[in-house]
Amino acid sequence: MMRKPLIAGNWKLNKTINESQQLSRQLLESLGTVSNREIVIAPVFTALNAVSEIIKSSSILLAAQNCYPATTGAFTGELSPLFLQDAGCQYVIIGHSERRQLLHETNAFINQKLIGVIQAGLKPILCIGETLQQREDGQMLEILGQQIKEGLVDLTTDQMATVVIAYEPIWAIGTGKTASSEQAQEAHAYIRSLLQEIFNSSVAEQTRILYGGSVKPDNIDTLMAQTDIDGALVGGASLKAEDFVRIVRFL
Ligand SMILES: O=C[C@H](O)COP(=O)(O)O
Repeated sequence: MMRKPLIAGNWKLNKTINESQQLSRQLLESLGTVSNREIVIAPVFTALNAVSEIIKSSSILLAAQNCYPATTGAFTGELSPLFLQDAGCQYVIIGHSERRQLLHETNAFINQKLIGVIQAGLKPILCIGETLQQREDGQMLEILGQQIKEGLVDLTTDQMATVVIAYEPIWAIGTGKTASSEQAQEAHAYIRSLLQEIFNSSVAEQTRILYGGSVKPDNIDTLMAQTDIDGALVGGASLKAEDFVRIVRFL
């Protein structure tokens, strides 16, 4: 089965509502009818609805950068998948390393979010990745294994059909240091082998695994040429229409 390439732009804490609308209009103009790749953009919460209005009849999909694993209730300051869906989202990024590090999110908490997202009919993009220290200490595979196993606990094979995984080595995020295509391919192949072990070969075969970490117009082609790389989660380069468009149009 062919995995449709997915290119996602994580705008992180950037762009006001006006700026988000402007960037969305530029992307709509260049990418609004692209159908051979899935395109996802993740603005800040406050801009979600305004961006949704712009891209809603196009092939560009909307993601939130986080959520809380509840539906409604006394959860001051949080947003649940239900509200993200109400704002126009189809995807939710879960467990980004910035949240794991700055907000101490655990694999167990991330797993609850993942289940909440799926139950609300949205699709999760689960981020995993090792630090430089962990890589240098030879712990990379162990860390990835833990993040995958604990992050995907209790998911059925049917639910796995909605899950996208993003491998983002922390040392490559925002640093300009991309993992080499070989390093990325090695991690992606390992993640796929874990999916086979935990679920089955069709889950392993169908699940899209994105690479993230300093993806730019000049390295996307080589990354996408790797067997187990099915797309990219792009930070910095997704803030400039020209760069993101080129990344989506990888060769
Ligand atoms: O979610 C995106 C990643 O954190 C990558 O960010 P970056 O492309 O700025 O390195």
